Amino acid sequence: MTILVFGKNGQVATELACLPGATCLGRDQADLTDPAACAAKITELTPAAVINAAAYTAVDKAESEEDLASVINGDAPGAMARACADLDIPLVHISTDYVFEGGGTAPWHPGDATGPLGAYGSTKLQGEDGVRAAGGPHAILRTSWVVSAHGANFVKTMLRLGADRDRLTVVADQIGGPTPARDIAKACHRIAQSLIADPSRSGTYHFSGAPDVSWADFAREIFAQAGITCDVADIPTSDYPTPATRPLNSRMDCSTLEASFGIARPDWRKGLADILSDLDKGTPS
Ligand SMILES: NC(=O)C1=CN([C@@H]2O[C@H](COP(=O)(O)OP(=O)(O)OC[C@H]3O[C@@H](n4cnc5c(N)ncnc54)[C@H](OP(=O)(O)O)[C@@H]3O)[C@@H](O)[C@H]2O)C=CC1
Ligand SMILES: Cc1cn([C@H]2C[C@H](O)[C@@H](COP(=O)(O)OP(=O)(O)O[C@H]3O[C@@H](C)C(=O)[C@@H](O)[C@H]3O)O2)c(=O)[nH]c1=O
Repeated sequence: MTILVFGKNGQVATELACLPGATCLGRDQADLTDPAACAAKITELTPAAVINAAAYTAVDKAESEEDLASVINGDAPGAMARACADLDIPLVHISTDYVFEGGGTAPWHPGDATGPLGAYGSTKLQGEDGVRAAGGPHAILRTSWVVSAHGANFVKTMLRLGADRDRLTVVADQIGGPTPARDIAKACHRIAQSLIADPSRSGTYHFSGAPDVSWADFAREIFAQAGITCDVADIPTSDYPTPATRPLNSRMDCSTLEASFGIARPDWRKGLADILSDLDKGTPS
């Protein structure tokens, strides 16, 4: 049984490649700037399910490249979803906490009103809408703060900066759940198999690591586990200006995912230990 994956070298795609039945397409085989070509790949290969792990993820750069981000994050998932619907096969599409405006302190439920603060979140929401509109079997899996031994992420940034400095300032008023890419890949794989058997569980779900934490406390745990001596000073978001505004509250209510698919929130501290171990062993960056 083939599960076709869009994405090959990204954090989640690299982990999906290790799972049974996965065939991963890099951008040389399927470029999301050409949504019709991505749809044609699905029609040509007729897999049992599709997982879309490819996206434009440069949050700040998206502010000045919104048209490009909109094609990759918005148009391409819609085209994939229509091709999947025509074949009546499930599409698992990964989305983000950045579709929410981030007010309050309550965890976001999948049914809550969205309100992205920037171009990345807006284009990801556009992709969600396209997937739902296609009307086929699907799961939209919103996750947050993805980390792995591969690619670019907050863990790798902290390890690089912490090796050179004895003090870092890190925002302490943005709260969310760091999520290991390996756990996301396993969740997507399981959801795809479940939807092949029972498409009635289609819908939008949340999946993030536990416990919720601030970026500053996350940085402290990274340094503690890595044995790096680097002091982390709490700062408010206003002291770390960036082109894109990020949500303050990225807490996600993941209960419907557990109820529908039996997938619980993973403990990101264990995932972090695995990532540091992989990096120690020389896993490629
Ligand atoms: N990173 C994060 O913190 C979060 C990510 N997400 C979502 O999770 C999913 C996976 O993210 P993650 O693994 O971190 O992504 P990465 O940034 O690690 O990788 C992005 C992937 O998208 C592919 N890609 C980008 N542009 C194109 C294109 N034009 N055509 C084909 N492929 C393209 C890349 O291919 P290539 O290898 O060739 O560059 C790569 O495989 C995405 O949907 C993202 O929005 C959700 C929440 C948080
Ligand atoms: C490097 C650094 C960052 N920060 C802050 C900036 C920001 O608020 C926070 C995280 O920074 P990053 O740029 O790594 O994170 P960012 O790229 O915003 O991460 C997001 O990526 C997209 C793709 C998602 O979908 C989100 O879930 C989320 O993971 O840390 C500091 O406060 N001090 C620092 O030294």
